[in-house]
Amino acid sequence: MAFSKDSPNGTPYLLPATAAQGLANYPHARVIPGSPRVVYVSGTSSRRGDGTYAGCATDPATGAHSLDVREQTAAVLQNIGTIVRGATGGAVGLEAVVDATVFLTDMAGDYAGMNEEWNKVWPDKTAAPARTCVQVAALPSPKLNVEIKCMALWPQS
Ligand SMILES: CC(=[NH2+])C(=O)[O-]
Repeated sequence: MAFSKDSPNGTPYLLPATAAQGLANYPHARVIPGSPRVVYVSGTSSRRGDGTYAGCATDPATGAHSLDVREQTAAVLQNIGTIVRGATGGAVGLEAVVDATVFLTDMAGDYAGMNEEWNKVWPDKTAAPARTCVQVAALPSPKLNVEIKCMALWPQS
């Protein structure tokens, strides 16, 4: 997954065709070249490239969605890892994330489950990104209960 080098504002962007596409005109990530390379990752969800959502089961009779924050968080973090690897030519992934903002639609119901998945990726808080977690009234789809935006650094020699 290569990133574009020809952005009009001079900051390359990552827009992989096989990943879930943005819902408006924004890339998956924007990259500040140099050392360290700085990767700004757009708010990322569990939406897959085919438009389906990890961690969402829809009742065909009622249309009601059943959301699993653990499955969604695991998928979000996996998607972010893919984006960071794409933006750094595979050099670094989730371990390079230094700052993250977590958006939950139900802090009371989902904070503990989200933390469980987060802590699987970062079992050591000394290696984990700085993090902020907030509750939001809604995310772009009712099939989502968590979205994460973040920034990663890749110190190139
Ligand atoms: C989904 C998302 N990142 C946005 O800004 O709509």
